[in-house]
Amino acid sequence: MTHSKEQQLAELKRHFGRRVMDQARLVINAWQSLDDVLWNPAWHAEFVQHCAKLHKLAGRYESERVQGPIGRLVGLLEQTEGRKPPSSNVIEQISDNIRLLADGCSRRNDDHDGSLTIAGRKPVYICFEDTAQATSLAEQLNFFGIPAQVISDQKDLDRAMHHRLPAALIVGVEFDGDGVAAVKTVQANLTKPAPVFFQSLEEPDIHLRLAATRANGVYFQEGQLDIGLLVKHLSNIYNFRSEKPFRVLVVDDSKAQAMSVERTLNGAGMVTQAVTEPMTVLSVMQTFQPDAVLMDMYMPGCTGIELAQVIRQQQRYDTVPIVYLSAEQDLDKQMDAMGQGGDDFLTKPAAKEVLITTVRNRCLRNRGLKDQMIRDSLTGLLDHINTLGALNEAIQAAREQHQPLCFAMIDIDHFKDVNDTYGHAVGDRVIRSLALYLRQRFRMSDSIGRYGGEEFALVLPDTTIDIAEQLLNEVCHGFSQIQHEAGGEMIHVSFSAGVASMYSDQEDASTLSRAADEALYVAKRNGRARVCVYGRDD
Ligand SMILES: Nc1nc2c(ncn2[C@@H]2O[C@H](COP(=O)(O)OP(=O)(O)OP(=O)(O)O)[C@@H](O)[C@H]2O)c(=O)[nH]1
Repeated sequence: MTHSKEQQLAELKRHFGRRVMDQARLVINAWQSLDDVLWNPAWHAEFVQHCAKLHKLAGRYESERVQGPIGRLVGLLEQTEGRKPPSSNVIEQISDNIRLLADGCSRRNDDHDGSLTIAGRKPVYICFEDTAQATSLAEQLNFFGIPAQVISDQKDLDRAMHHRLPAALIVGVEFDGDGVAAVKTVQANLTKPAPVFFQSLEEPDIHLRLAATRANGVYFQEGQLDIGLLVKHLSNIYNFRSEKPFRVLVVDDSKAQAMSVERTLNGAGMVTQAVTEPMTVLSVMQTFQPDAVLMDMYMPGCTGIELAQVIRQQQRYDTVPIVYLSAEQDLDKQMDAMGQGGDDFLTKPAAKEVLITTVRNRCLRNRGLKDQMIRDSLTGLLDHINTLGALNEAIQAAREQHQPLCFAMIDIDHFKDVNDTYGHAVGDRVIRSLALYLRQRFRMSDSIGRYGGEEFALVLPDTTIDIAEQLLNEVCHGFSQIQHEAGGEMIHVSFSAGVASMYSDQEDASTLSRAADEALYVAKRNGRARVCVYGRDD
């Protein structure tokens, strides 16, 4: 009797947990949509409503992981109105709390079934003639935190599309007689068709490829599906708006002009800072760290071109784009400005959409360039030096905020055998899969690095050693379940991990990484495919 009551309670908890997650997804999606819809009364009313509902649900059923950020969001929204966007400070705080919310929701569900529910993720629909193959693929995708639903036939697909639009479709060309035709039919009514990944066991001819392209096929896989590659493409689709809002410096001696530009950019969720006194631009750049600079051409004391050149003299601002925003109509002068440190030229008054799109594209490119400089090219993870940099920063923050911190090292088991038996290309794919897997399973606030060849490192802020061990055990188990395609064969690969926590203020990056390394050595010695904790396991 007691047992069934407990079961009922657990079921109830799961049910409400899911409701909270669904509502959190709506909140996150609404915030992300600001990019396109721009701050307006209808959007604002909807966003406020979604937040209020989540606040109520979280208060009733959920943990502080959701309650904290949603409580703060509701408080922040009280300071806002639909007619005009809030200040940069408020935008930054809203976006910080949205990130915390996504973190809180992506960490774990209570089902312990190996799957990970991530708020804000639309499902992927899998349409294969062979449902066993589809089910297996869905399980694999779940391991990567990608919700997948198996579709049985055209009718089922119609129903599913009607119920909820997917992030993508994965379709075998044999599905329900003709997979390409089935998809084309359902896509026909959509204003924004879903991207489709087609698969065919036989080599598709040009007619089939063309038909697939017309059905919004973005990828065509011949033969066995390569899960690693598929997840890589899917994670691009899932990639949320860059984690932090773009930061734009507006240099204009006219306060009114600067304010008007700021308001437009704030409306698209960007954080801005105005400089009306050109001589202060360098010191403001240092504290504000912009992703892009919007520069007026003519100001008292110096011209925008001169200022752009001064900025360009400093190597650390090499990648920061400078966009001129000026009433200058003379094409020669515009070209001249572009040739001297500028990246783009917009004439005042610039249409809102043009201004936002230009600035956003420039910011995106800048972040992309910066990313390339600190990331490993095979996996897109932080490289060795920048992982240590992230660890140092996290140690500092943990000390200041009196929070726990863990550092883990992961090493793929018997990796030499994988290379020797199946070749380096397969080895590389396994490395990429693990990188993707780690990215999907850990929070945005965790830093993940490729420490060396087949060695990875994790910096886990605000995480106790018990939680870190539990997470790593789950990830260790989950990864060993993934099937990797290796020359027509499906293989399983495991990893070992060592984890250490910061236990005193004396600790630095080198002692912590040495401790994690020692624990990793113990894990290898004790039989591999396991997680060991420094100072406890030996
Ligand atoms: N394919 C591929 N292989 C790599 C890369 N970096 C390192 N390796 C290989 O990884 C293998 C690591 O082998 P070992 O250090 O002997 O360890 P292991 O075989 O994984 O065995 P244990 O760690 O003891 O379980 C070496 O053969 C390296 O050449 C890479 O980027 N791509």
